[in-house]
Amino acid sequence: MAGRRVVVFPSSAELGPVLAQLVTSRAEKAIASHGRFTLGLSGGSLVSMLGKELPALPDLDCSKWVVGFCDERLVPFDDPESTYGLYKGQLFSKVNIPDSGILTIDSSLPVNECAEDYTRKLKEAFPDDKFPVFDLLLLGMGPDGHTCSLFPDHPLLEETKKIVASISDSPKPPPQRVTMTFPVVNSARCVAFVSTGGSKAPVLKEVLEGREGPAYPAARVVPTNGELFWLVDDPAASSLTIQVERLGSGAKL
Ligand SMILES: O=C1O[C@H](COP(=O)(O)O)[C@@H](O)[C@H](O)[C@H]1O
Repeated sequence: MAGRRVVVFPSSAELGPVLAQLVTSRAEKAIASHGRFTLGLSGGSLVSMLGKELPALPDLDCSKWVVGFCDERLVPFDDPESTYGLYKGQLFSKVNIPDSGILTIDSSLPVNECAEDYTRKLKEAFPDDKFPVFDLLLLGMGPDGHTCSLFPDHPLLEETKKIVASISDSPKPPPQRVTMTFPVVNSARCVAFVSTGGSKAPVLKEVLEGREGPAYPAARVVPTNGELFWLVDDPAASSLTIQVERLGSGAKL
């Protein structure tokens, strides 16, 4: 597929530093062009990777960063399932993103109101955009092919109007979540999936090489005008037959 880069690393130890370089290079570019860097974070395994790699960078300046969440679980921030709570402990406490630049859900609200409240926060942060245009979205993919909290065969896959949607029947716990919709994901200037581990190999092959039947949610991420990266490790890539780029930890994207 034109414009898509599938990049394979020997392990997540080599992938992590290149992900950090991608974040800082897109941050520099965004700040030079429009004065701030808007970053959307996913949860799951990304949290510990970013929490390790970003604070380790010398002279990292996040004072012009605005950070949102691609999806979030509707649990209190001190619950171990809270994506914000995990990032707070592992990343936000170690770098200088202003508190006002971190767009969180209000986890005290019922799930529909929580989605409306988060929609309002995103609209305020992106007043000029019909759908927020993030400089970079970092996505994960579950072994079932979901991304954000967009799960296979769920009606939310067809959402075309909302910026943020609520979900009360997530097949992966916790059941109540809010999620960015595909129109937002596909409006981003750059989207990078990070997918590691052998449990992802069968679905990664179908997402990247096609399958019979409906496309997995992750395969529906095709930015309209933006870049698309798949950063994967060898175990996740073990079933691929397409051409991939093979890089090590010093690479630049
Ligand atoms: O539940 C979720 O899972 C996905 C995938 O997580 P991973 O640990 O398999 O990488 C994640 O991207 C999403 O934000 C999260 O809510």
